[in-house]
Amino acid sequence: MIYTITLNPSIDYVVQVNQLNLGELNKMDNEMMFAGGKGINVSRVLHELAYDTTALGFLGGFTGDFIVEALREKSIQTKFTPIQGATRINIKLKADSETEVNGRGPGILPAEADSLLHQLEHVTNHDTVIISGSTPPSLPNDFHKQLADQIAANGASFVIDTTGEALKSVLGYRPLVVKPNKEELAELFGVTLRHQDDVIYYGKQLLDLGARHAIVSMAGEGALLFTEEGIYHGQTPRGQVKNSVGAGDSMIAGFTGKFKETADVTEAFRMSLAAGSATAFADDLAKAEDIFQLQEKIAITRISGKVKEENHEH
Ligand SMILES: Nc1ncnc2c1ncn2[C@@H]1O[C@H](COP(=O)(O)OP(=O)(O)OP(=O)(O)O)[C@@H](O)[C@H]1O
Ligand SMILES: O=P(O)(O)OC[C@@]1(O)O[C@H](CO)[C@@H](O)[C@@H]1O
Repeated sequence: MIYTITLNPSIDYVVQVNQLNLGELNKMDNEMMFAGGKGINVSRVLHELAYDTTALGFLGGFTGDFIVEALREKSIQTKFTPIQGATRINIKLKADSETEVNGRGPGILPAEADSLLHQLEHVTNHDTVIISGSTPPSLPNDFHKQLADQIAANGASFVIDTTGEALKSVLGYRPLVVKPNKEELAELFGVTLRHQDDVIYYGKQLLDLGARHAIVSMAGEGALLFTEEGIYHGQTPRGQVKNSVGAGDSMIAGFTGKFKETADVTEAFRMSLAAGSATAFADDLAKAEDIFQLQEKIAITRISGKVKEENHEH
């Protein structure tokens, strides 16, 4: 089973305004609501690709009910931890450009946090747990470490897609894959990444800090995959970008699902890029048939040899 944990789910309220006039009354040209939050998106794409998945995380209020119902309609398994607070609503404003306004998230009571940790006592060494997205502000700073501890104690593998200290704090638990985008990588190390060589240097550091694989996504410029055996560049296919929300989550789903199925890291990378681009080219998250079609078009080039040995030379 591939579990996803979304500590801070959301309703994604997508609002399209063809001509946005700030400071004036605007009328929506289109509006949509999706069950969102990074881990939930990962579960949606895993399910689309027919991988077994269960979505975990904190959920409460009428917004939480909306999410449960939306996932039930898609037959996606869920075991959310109920909370007293209300799940947030994130605004995705589509005008000439895309603007996102994300909520901070509800308060989580200590008993609610414990309840999620207890749920993880049931995962086994056959399972993979994907922890994705931001953390509601009321959770303790070391909550990711507590999760990783529990997952490691049960022998399950895990994937982490978050930022900053929360990400750094669990790299030593040897996550199967981490996937910062270029900006998140720069922020993680407090540097500016000007050239591909800079991205390669800091991407390698993720492995030195403990990650088993790292993907650095670079939007339309594709992505770099770091493994102990080498570094690879994956080219994204050309297409019309309609929606970047969830493209990164689709990459995580594509990689984790395919890797669990085949243990072939370059094929997992190919599926990851296909899923990311298929979402970028769609209004909502990617459809399986589009992912499979794009898979054929992803070119992967090996650009460097053994990462660990090279790093020792620095
Ligand atoms: N212009 C594009 N053309 C083709 N594919 C794209 C484009 N932009 C994004 N993608 C696809 O989406 C993936 C993720 O994009 P990006 O690097 O922006 O990640 P991210 O910032 O994590 O995404 P998100 O917007 O979901 O937070 C890329 O690796 C690629 O597969
Ligand atoms: O605030 P976070 O948890 O970092 O991001 C939340 C979010 O922007 O990420 C998803 C897309 O990746 C959306 O469904 C959701 O609104």
